[in-house]
Amino acid sequence: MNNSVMIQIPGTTANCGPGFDAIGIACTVYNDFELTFHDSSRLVIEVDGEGKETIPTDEKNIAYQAVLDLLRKINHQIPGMTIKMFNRIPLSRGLGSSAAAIVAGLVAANELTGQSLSKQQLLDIATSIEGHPDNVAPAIYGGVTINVCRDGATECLRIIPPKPLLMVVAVPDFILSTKAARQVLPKQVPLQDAVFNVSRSALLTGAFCTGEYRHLSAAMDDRLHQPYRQQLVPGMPEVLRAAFDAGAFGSALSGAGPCLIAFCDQNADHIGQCMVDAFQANGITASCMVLSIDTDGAKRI
Ligand SMILES: Nc1ncnc2c1ncn2[C@@H]1O[C@H](COP(=O)(O)OP(=O)(O)OP(=O)(O)O)[C@@H](O)[C@H]1O
Ligand SMILES: N[C@@H](CCO)C(=O)O
Repeated sequence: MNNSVMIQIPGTTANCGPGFDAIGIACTVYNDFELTFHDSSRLVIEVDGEGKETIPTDEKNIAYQAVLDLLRKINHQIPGMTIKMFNRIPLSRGLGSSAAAIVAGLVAANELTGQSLSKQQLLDIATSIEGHPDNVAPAIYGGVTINVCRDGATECLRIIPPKPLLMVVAVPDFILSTKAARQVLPKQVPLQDAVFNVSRSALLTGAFCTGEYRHLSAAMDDRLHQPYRQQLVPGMPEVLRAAFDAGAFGSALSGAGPCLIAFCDQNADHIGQCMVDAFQANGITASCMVLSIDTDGAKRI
């Protein structure tokens, strides 16, 4: 049994507008995660990069918790361990940092214990920890994933779009926890809003499958979560509009926010600058990342 493993895990953008808790995409921004089992009973966690000042380095760390969950699942003894992480995925911004941490812990522990669990089993465990599948599924499989929870398991269809797609992410300089962004959502929605999202989600999936990205303008519209979350992200309508005016196919809140994401196939830097400027005009400092679709998901490096 090897006692050390290094995993690379992608960030993810969930929802893409209408696909609330169902659609997610793996993005080309990565965390590195090293797990070492050793004979002593000590736990050592070292964090570098994003979250260096805030991520817990004790038993409360969610990546460590995921390692424990996997070891218990396969009835493996709990050894002492050292976790070293280098994070590039911004924290609490809507790019799946918590999903990346959970998937990193599960995949690393599975690798170190003989890969006894399949990706499907890892997905089911990750979904139960995260509470929804739309970030953990693309973090595991890569690509665009359509995810359905059914009878305690997560069914995942992975799509690799036939034409290149760029994702321009405007990253504002404030954090918003997923928990807080879910608390503003209503428990019930009008039937016409549900119908609105069903049609857009179907169109979105079709656009990804065919590469007919001109449909993304309509397909990224949403009535289930964005109208309620808009109050939490100053300038959100203006930034989304700025992306569209600069030539993006469509734009949306990334995950639970506060990042805003635009899809395009050219002029990404210009679109990003227009989004950053629109945030600035609303009193928010932001930076921009231009990403594409990661097709591998979490993997050993
Ligand atoms: N590498 C990490 N190791 C341990 N914990 C982490 C790590 N990255 C993030 N976390 C935990 O996850 C929390 C952020 O999760 P949250 O769901 O609020 O946001 P997110 O996953 O970045 O965004 P979203 O779910 O909208 O994509 C952090 O406050 C931290 O506690
Ligand atoms: N679907 C989730 C993604 C963020 O984790 C949400 O919007 O709350």
